[in-house]
Amino acid sequence: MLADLMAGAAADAADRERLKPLEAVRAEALARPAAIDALAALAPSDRVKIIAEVKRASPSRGDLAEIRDPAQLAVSYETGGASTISVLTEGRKFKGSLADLEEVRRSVALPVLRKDFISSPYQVYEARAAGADLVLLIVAALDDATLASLYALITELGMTALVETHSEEELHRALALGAQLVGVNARNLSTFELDRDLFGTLAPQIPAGVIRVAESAVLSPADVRHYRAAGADVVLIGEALVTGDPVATLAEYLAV
Ligand SMILES: O=P(O)(O)OC[C@@H](O)[C@@H](O)c1c[nH]c2ccccc12
Repeated sequence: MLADLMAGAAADAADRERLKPLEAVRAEALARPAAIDALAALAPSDRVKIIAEVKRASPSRGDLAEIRDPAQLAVSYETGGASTISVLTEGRKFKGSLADLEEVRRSVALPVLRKDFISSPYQVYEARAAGADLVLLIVAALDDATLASLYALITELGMTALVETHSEEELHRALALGAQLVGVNARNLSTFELDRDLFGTLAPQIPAGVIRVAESAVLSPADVRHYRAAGADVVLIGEALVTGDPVATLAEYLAV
């Protein structure tokens, strides 16, 4: 399934590249005002921080919310106290788009993450051109050479990579890259199985100074408390925020 998602995202990017070649997107990326410092926004603190996600649907959970106005949702995330906004830009299974990210960028002052299945420099330039400050890299989907070159490009463009892992081996590959922001996804993107305890198993192996992000399956304050107790500096939340009242839910989760 992860391979299908990667292939689909790459095919869609190739279609866009036919309309707008790499050089044009690169020029747009370089013309953008500097990216916001996401490492500062997500730095460990005495309170848990939240990356709040704009997410309409997913292959594992189906349709979650219509979200006619992603910018308005992002503004409520900002009002509610989120530290960063994640925007799913994958179109086939998650029903997102780069236009969603552009609208969100225009409406909030927080860092914005491009959450997608990234495998090429073109997609990284697109992210920056749309105003992204962070880009997701999924270790399971990339070989070491590709991972290293995409990581270098993201950094060179002034952005931050959120490097996502789902096993000890992947965590070590992320750390070998020098990643400063490491995510542990409770959901296996190949089988869609959930393992809420994986974060607690891997967190002790993440060195001090690296920001630890627990991703997926936060549906209650108890889940936030669970990840926080296991060492999460940040939790990344989608479903619970798009299906509930975002401001009230954030307040509840930030108070744990
Ligand atoms: O909706 P949830 O269970 O709160 O999960 C959010 C986020 O972690 C999830 O959307 C996600 C984590 N890693 C990804 C990689 C690609 C697409 C989506 C994801």
